[in-house]
Amino acid sequence: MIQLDLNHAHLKENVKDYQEQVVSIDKQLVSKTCLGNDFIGWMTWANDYDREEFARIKECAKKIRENSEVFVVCGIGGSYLGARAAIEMINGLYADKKPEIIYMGNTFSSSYIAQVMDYIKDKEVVVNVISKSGTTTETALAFRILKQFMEEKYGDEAKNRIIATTDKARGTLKTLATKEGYETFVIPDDIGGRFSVITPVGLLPIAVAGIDIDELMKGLHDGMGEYGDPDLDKNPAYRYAVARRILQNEGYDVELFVNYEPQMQMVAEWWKQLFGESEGKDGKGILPDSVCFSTDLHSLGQFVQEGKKVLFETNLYVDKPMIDVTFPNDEANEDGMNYLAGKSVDWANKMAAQGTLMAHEETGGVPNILLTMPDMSAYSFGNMCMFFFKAIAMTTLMNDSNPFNQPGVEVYKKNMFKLLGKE
Ligand SMILES: O=P(O)(O)OC[C@H]1O[C@](O)(CO)[C@@H](O)[C@@H]1O
Repeated sequence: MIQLDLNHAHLKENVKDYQEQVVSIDKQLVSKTCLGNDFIGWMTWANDYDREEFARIKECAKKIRENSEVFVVCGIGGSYLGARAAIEMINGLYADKKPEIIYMGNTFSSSYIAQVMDYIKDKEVVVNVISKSGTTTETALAFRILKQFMEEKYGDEAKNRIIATTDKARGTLKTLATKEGYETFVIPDDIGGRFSVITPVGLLPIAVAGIDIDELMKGLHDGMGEYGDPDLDKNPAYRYAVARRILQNEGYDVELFVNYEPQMQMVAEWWKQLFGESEGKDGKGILPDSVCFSTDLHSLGQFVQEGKKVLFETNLYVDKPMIDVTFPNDEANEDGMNYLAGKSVDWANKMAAQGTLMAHEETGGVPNILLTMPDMSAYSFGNMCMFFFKAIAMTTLMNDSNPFNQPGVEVYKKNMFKLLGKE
């Protein structure tokens, strides 16, 4: 369970004053009468998911682990961020695991695409193309290149090495997958892209990375209870939602998501899409940004400490590191570092976090929200998903906005299609 500490947030209003509004919005969520109510399948997904499909995901992942060196995840936004966040958080950045997971379909960069294609050309490859709409251009462009490569490399066998995760009935990708005979997994109608890491969208790549998806679903399931109570005293996700609302009332328009683990950086990217696409509409919302400390204390730290007071920080601390290291002694001590000899490096990381909190809160006057997760396990990932899902749904509905659509994303697409000459 994620622990929440608001003692460093210096809220000028009382969280409990929002209890009535929270109860009323929670009722709308539970009874599926809120804005965007056709996209709240994630609320009960941990109970409702298709057990047969789940077993097929595990089987498919096992096969892929046996017959590939590289697994290419071809998708963008919610169709890759969650999987990448989970894989990097749980396995670490330099996991010696096969197959290697590579991401495509998330850019128009020709340099990137060409480099990936060159890197995979002599390796055994399996491709998972993921798109809920089945029409996203970045993904479709990359997939055509991948498809031709796979057909040239494997001939008829290519179709057994391409897996499509898409809508059950609609979209170009669904039509193509059916025609080609690809194995297909379904993205449920009532779960939007940025909530879809808990569906086959995330689960297949995560399972291919050797991660226990039963554990992930267990964390998600437990989160339904732990973040399910409308009583603010009993629900840290809703308290976090209200604290964000209060801070925005005070004029803080930027939320800086802080973590101290480089393997959590993609969690921050995933969180940015989840919060930004959900809340940033109707001329409202908090701009979600992120930093990885202490690394970024040496870049953005200066701004946080002394720059314009536009932001608050939300720290996601990890209680137990994946691996700890004991700092070595050195007789000569020429670098003067012996004061740390025999100490845990994770302890040093936590001291850096404590010192930073004091600096930013006390001297810098920056409100800080503290979240702590127990570890970087699959269970904790699933649990964290439910925490942030519930929080952003609540906080956006408190703004009278629909948390589950993203109409603003279409504007660039229209312009781009015109420029590209699409009919
Ligand atoms: O899965 P799709 O339909 O390809 O969409 C990918 C991403 O693009 C968006 O629709 C924005 O264009 C996101 O909401 C979504 O996660």
